[in-house]
Amino acid sequence: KYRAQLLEPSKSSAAKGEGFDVMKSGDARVALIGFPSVGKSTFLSLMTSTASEAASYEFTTLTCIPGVIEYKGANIQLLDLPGIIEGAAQGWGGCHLAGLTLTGPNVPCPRRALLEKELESVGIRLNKSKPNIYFKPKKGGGISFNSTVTLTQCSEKLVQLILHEYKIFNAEVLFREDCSPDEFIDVIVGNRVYMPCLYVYNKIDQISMEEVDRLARRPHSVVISCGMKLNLDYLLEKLWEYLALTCIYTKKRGQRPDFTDAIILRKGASVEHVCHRIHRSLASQFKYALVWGTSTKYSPQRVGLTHMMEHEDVIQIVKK
Ligand SMILES: Nc1nc2c(ncn2[C@@H]2O[C@H](COP(=O)(O)OP(=O)(O)OP(=O)(O)O)[C@@H](O)[C@H]2O)c(=O)[nH]1
Ligand SMILES: [K+]
Ligand SMILES: [Mg+2]
Repeated sequence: KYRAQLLEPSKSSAAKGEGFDVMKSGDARVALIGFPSVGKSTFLSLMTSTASEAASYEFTTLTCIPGVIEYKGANIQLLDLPGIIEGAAQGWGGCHLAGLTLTGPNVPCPRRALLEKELESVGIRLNKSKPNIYFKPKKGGGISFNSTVTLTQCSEKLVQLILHEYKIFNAEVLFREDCSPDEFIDVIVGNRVYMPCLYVYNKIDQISMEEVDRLARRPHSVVISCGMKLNLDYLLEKLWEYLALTCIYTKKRGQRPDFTDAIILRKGASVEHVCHRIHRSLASQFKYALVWGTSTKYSPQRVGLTHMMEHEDVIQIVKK
């Protein structure tokens, strides 16, 4: 709690999603976070048409440099950031993926933990989903506590103590998952940012095969070498997977689908999302849609607004 209070000014800007001082562009945004000289700028220059100065001395990059990766018809904005130092993580909202870069030769594990700790302290949760706790502050009636699972880390007493710390005396709380006290606090505070993260170990040309193998097996990890252009294709594939993007193609009646201009949406998008992307008022004029692709049993299939789209589906919208 005290740490949160100390970090209050920087935390609120992070939570509001103002983000870095660059124009948001493209379909998704990836921030490159890492210690100085791990190769973030080298990576940006290699993958995008933007050149970001790289050098062997630390803190070469002093501002946020954006670049764009074109992949599978999507524009992915990549942000090259100054090397992180303790207490420097800020302005994180609005990003869809954290690409943490770590480098080979020196023991990487404590460095990974240090970066995670840094981001944790400003309210960013990596590769975690929002705790499954129902929480609703009330005007009166005290605290009602329930759980649908056996709790091993929290009890009714502890939950009450925590709520009182936050000056909440009336609320409804339902644990649907065996959460920790910290996770419960995240729910009360409510402004946490949940973000997928890929740990990228660069400069594998400088370490032994055994070490490369060990790093590659760690969860959420990809090993690369910008210097020798190793494993970059695989990194792009993983990036795509972690961003969970979906390409949808549109088709006009009696014409072939337009495969040159995909609509890029987050995974789990419905026909209604597609409509909104095409035109603000399209959903209200919607009659039905024909969909070809893996989301339907047969192609084409007549579907409604709530139908869930899948990657590379083709859609034809019929208006009233
Ligand atoms: N051996 C090797 N060197 C690399 C690799 N990638 C980058 N480097 C070198 O590492 C040094 C630092 O690279 P930068 O791209 O400046 O690193 P950065 O993370 O942007 O550093 P800051 O902006 O200072 O935080 C440069 O001398 C690069 O040439 C790699 O895969 N292998
Ligand atoms: K550098
Ligand atoms: Mg740099």
